[in-house]
Formats: sequence, C-alpha cells, structure tokens
Amino acid sequence: MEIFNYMKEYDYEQLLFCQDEQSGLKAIIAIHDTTLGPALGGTRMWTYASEEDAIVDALRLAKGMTYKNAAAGLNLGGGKTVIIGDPKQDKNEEMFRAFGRFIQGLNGRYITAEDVGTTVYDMDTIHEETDYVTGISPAFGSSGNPSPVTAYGVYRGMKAAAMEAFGSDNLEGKVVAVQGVGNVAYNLCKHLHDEGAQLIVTDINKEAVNRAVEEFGAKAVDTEDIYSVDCDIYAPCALGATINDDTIPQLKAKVIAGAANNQLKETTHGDRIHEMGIVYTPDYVINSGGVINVADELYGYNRERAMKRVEAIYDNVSRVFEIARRDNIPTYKAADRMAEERIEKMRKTKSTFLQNGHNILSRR
Ligand SMILES: NC(=O)C1=CN([C@@H]2O[C@H](COP(=O)(O)OP(=O)(O)OC[C@H]3O[C@@H](n4cnc5c(N)ncnc54)[C@H](O)[C@@H]3O)[C@@H](O)[C@H]2O)C=CC1
Ligand SMILES: CC(C)CC(=O)C(=O)O
Repeated sequence: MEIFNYMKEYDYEQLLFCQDEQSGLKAIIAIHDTTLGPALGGTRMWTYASEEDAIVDALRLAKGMTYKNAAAGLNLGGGKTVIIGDPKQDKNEEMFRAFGRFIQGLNGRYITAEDVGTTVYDMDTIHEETDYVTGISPAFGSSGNPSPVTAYGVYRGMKAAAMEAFGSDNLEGKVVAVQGVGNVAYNLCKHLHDEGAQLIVTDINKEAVNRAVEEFGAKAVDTEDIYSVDCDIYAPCALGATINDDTIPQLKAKVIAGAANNQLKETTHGDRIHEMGIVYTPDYVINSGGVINVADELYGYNRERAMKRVEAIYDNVSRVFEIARRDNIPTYKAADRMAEERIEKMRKTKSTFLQNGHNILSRR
C-alpha cells in the first residue's frame, strides 16, 4: 500500500503508529482533518487479518469522523484509533495506560472515546494518563457509555427515513432487519420494540441473538441471510462495507438506516441503491448521537442539552433528504455536500490571523 499516496488522495493530516512491547499495544491513530477543531473519534479494538487492513480501517473511520462531526454541527475535526488485538483476550491495564500517554503526547490534537471492542472502563484507564478522552464514567462528571445515546439517534434518524420512504414516521408494524445486536443495536431494538416494530436479527455472537429473541420477540436468522429477508428497513449495526456488489442484489428493504460506520463499500454502491429507489440514510449522519453526547463533555456535560441535539438527528437526516431531492443526487452525496460546505466556510473564517487563538479545549 502506498500510504502517502492514499493520504494525499483523501487529504489526511497525520497517521501515527504507537507500539509498547510490555503491554502488547499496537495502535494506529489517524487524524484526517482538524479544520473545525481537535479530532474526536473513538478507539476500536479488533483482530485484523493484516496490518494493512488495520491501517485502512483507521484511515476510513477517521475520515468518516471528519464528516460526522461537521454534519452534526460540532466544532471538531475527525480522527480515529484502531488497536490491533482481540478485545476478549488481549486487553490489560498497561495497554490503555500506554495508549493514554501517546494521546497526551498529541497535546489535544486528538481526543478519544469508545468504539467497537472498547468500554467505559478502558476510557477510565486512559483518563489516568490524559484529559483528552471522553465517554468516561459518570462518576467523573462525564457522559459514560455513548452506545445507548447513539441508538436513540439512530432510532430518530430511522423515523425520518420512514417518513421519506413511507410517508409516515410511525414504525409500528414495520419489519426491521438488524445486523449485529451489540451495544448500539440492543438499545435500538428496545426503542423499535416499544414502538411495535417487528424485528429480525442476526449476530455472530449467539448470546446477543438469544437476548434479542427473548426480550423483544425477534426472529433470528443466519448471518448470511439478513440481506435477503423480507423487511421494510435494513439496519446495519455491525461492521462496515456490508452494502456491496454481493449484498445489493439480495436487498428487499425500501430503507437502509443503521449504526455501522462506513456502510457503503464504495461510493458507487451508494449510486446503485439510489437508482434502485432505496432510501439510504447516510451512516455518519444517523449514527452521530454518540459523538454528540461525548462532545458535550468538552463544555461540562449537560445531559439535557446533549439529548436535545441528539433528538435533532431527525431534522438533520431530513435535511439530507431535502438536499438530495433538490440537487437530484444520491443521499450519500447530499450528506457529503452538507459536511464539506461547513468545513470550507470555516476554513475561510479561520484564515484570519489571531495571536492566541481561542479553542474548544480551553473551556475544559
Ligand atoms: N458505540 C457507539 O456509540 C457507536 C458505534 N458506531 C458503530 O456502530 C457499529 C456497532 O457498534 P457497537 O454496537 O458499539 O459495537 P459492538 O461490538 O457492541 O456490536 C457489534 C456487534 O456486531 C456483531 N458482528 C460482528 N460482525 C458481524 C457479522 N459479520 N454479522 C453479524 N454480526 C456481526 C458483533 O458480534 C457485535 O455483537 C460499529 O460499526 C460502530 O463503529 C457508530 C457510532 C457510535
Ligand atoms: C463512539 C463515538 C463516541 C465516537 C465515534 O468514534 C463514532 O461516532 O464512530
């Protein structure tokens, strides 16, 4: 992989490799763009098939955070970390302490939080070494686990998508196929079940599936069957790139609305589902609840204020549909346009020289 060419093509600022032999830490921090402010994005711990896969994942996720934070109206740039390893076996205290020291060394250019494979407890351990971490325990006056808030945002965004596709945002009786019932999707299923939606679920973790079956009366299917089930809404809530050449021909859903980051394998897949008349809810707009919630910590966490902003994901998603209709473009392009316009305007504003610039972190 030609790393500098890749970084140049998508305009990345920085890529850092962090190694600590004692703890086994192998972390890659990618910072995509800090025009709007310090880069905020979670830390994913995952067993990657190769180092190259891990680098590509960190880079793609970091760019997604630039767009997510911009589209959500946050004064934050985009970054993300991946730690190579199995979160069930390879974690230890020293690893997250060592990682915290690497983050501290960036002096506020990057702020972390949870993602797949990391927990509030891990963030608390990182916090022993640095202030540049969010999603830490409420005991520290912080916001805690972002997943339930992300789930609520996805639920709000899904309602906006239902309004667009079906002319009503009532999800009662709608059939929703949920792929991956982990931290976010379990909470999403709760909201959907409470509203009377019917759930079809799958997960590689059988316990997670059984819980959804028992608690929400969900129907379980094999992982490969989730794309082709008869449903109104497909909710990808596991990992990325599940909308691709193999899966698109199988889809029966009229709406795609889920929590996973980087759902489209390539942008061309966004064009294809648009041509098929599927309402695609851009991933980084609908799943911004978690980052909106943790970002509020930077102002002194206020749950009411944070939840009001998360509630508004409904309006943000509707705005994307409006732009798509107005400009006759697929929804993923409309979301990109919305995010890029904000970044460009702010780039110009920020070009005015200031001796000692005021920034978000000075409020902490
Ligand atoms: N946790 C949060 O607040 C946020 C999460 N996201 C994204 O949402 C997605 C889910 O995040 P979490 O719920 O936190 O992660 P999680 O790790 O708790 O849940 C993911 C679930 O997907 C399952 N899974 C993995 N591969 C699968 C496959 N091939 N088929 C079916 N199931 C599979 C896992 O077993 C797990 O239960 C991720 O893409 C994450 O990046 C995005 C924004 C915020
Ligand atoms: C989990 C969030 C707090 C931040 C993040 O990394 C994301 O939204 O993907």
